[in-house]
Amino acid sequence: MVIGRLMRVSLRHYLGGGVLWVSIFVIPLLTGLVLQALFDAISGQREASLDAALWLCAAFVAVELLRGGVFWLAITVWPYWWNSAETTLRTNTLRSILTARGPAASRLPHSSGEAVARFRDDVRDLTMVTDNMVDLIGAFLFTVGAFAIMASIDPVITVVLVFPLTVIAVLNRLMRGMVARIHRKARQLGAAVTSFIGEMFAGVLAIKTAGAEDAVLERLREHNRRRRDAAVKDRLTMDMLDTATSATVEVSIGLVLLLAAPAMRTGEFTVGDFALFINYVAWLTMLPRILGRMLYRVPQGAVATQRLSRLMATHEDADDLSKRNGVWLKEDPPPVRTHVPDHVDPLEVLKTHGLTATYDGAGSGVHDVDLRIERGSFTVVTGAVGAGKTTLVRALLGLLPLTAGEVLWNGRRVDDPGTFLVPNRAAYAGQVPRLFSESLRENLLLGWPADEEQLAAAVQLAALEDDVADMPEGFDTVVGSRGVRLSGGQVQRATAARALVRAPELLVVDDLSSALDVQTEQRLWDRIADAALHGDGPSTLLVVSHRRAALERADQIVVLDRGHVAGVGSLDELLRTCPEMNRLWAEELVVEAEEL
Ligand SMILES: Nc1ncnc2c1ncn2[C@@H]1O[C@H](COP(=O)(O)OP(=O)(O)OP(=O)(O)O)[C@@H](O)[C@H]1O
Repeated sequence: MVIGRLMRVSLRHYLGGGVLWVSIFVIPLLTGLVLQALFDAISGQREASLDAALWLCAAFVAVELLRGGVFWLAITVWPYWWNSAETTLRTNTLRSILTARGPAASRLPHSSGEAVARFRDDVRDLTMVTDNMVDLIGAFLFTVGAFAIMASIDPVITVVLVFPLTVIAVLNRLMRGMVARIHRKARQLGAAVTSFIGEMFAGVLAIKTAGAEDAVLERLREHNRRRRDAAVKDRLTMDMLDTATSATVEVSIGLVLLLAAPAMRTGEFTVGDFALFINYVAWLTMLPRILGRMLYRVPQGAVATQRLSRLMATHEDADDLSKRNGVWLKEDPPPVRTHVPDHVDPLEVLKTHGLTATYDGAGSGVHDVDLRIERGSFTVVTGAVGAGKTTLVRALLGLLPLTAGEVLWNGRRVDDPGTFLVPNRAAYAGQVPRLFSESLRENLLLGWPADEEQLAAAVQLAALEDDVADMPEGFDTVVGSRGVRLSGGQVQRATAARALVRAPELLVVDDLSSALDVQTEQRLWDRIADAALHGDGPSTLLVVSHRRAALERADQIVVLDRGHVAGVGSLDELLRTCPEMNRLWAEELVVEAEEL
């Protein structure tokens, strides 16, 4: 099914290239016939003049040139189909990850190495099966043609030749499973080395500060040793299989010689016939080899389809994986334009009922949370370390799957918060910010259509304007891993600015305390509150914080304790009624006094 659709992503090129590849497999039939005539002419077994022999030589060269020409054409046409197929698979997977309903993060594998491997290796495996179908057809046609020609010359020798070819097929069948296992292992261990090197580069500072250079290098050597052993084993098995196949070809040639000798003496089997048989025998090993390859490629393709489909939205399947989506191989694709969505249902009140989100069925997470966030209000979620604050806001925004409960926007149930609570309804500045190796402007906008004035206003609200002024090229400074390194605080304020430039109705900010000192945080909330008052900023705020600057300003505070709501109310109310709030408040007073 997937294979059929994959052929059709660029059917013209698949059919065109396919015919060319099949021709490359079939043309050797002609070579054999020319060789037969040529050797018969040379050995005098056929009446022929010198001219005729020369013409046959020329024909031989012409056939080989034809094959070379067809090969050149095939390798020119085929990449159009191959790249269209790979691109289609990758873009469909990406599209699904980025736009599907439900939290995408829960579908992604934990290690980025694994995700990259799926995009690279699984896509390749699936394309390869479709590619190999053409080889199979070519090898099959050649085999049928060759057997027909050989049987017309000598049926007995032809039938005997089936035996060594069957040996090759059986050998391939028996060994392919093992070869595939060894190959997979080598690939996994190769990926482990790449992944380890990636982590090592990312954690250079941590390694140095822990004095772990030698230990890390030793671990890398260990990974490398395992990869090398597996790679050697992989190469060796492949070579063994090839050697066995070549040996079978030699045996076949011997068999032809043995059986043809008596007939050659009587002239029934000519030197030309012998040349034809020898020429075909080498090519005949293709079919059992390709069949053997297909026998493990097809299940591998099925596994690849499953693994890629698992990355996609739950309602999508293999059909969506190979759906045609427009591939631009020659010209640039049309520019992508992000439109500011025109939502017709402005926020009045956002509620949750019995919101529960737990991790892998474990007890940790948040349980049974009822929230009511009015338009224009400032809500603070607070609690001890690990109380579930981040889990609560992420579950509310649909970034984590809900175990139970519901989210209501203006009283209407939100089916999929992950695709509903997005800019410009809501924007989120997370606790673990991510910057790309691009200019600061591109990092803040990420394609959002805002003008310079809106950008400057967002930066001002996020208290980042002085930092931008100090950067060598202002907004055009390249930041992130390949650019100017920003401080942790700058990165978090940049993330807040990214959320603010989207002019959301609801701004959700997860704990800025590590990014801002007490006074700067105070200034930031002052600015945002002022902007809200004048209609220049988000009207409604949901903030994770334990800082006084936020708690004192809050219209309501939600206190979490080990995943459960311990109290909801204003600071004064909670200080009167909620022991957990009292404990947190007392701790915060001490911490801030020390900081000041
Ligand atoms: N991906 C995860 N898998 C399993 N458990 C998790 C995961 N993320 C968080 N937890 C657990 O869920 C609980 C709540 O974590 P959460 O990050 O929501 O707490 P928090 O209040 O935001 O903490 P902090 O103040 O440190 O940010 C913790 O016990 C944590 O160990």
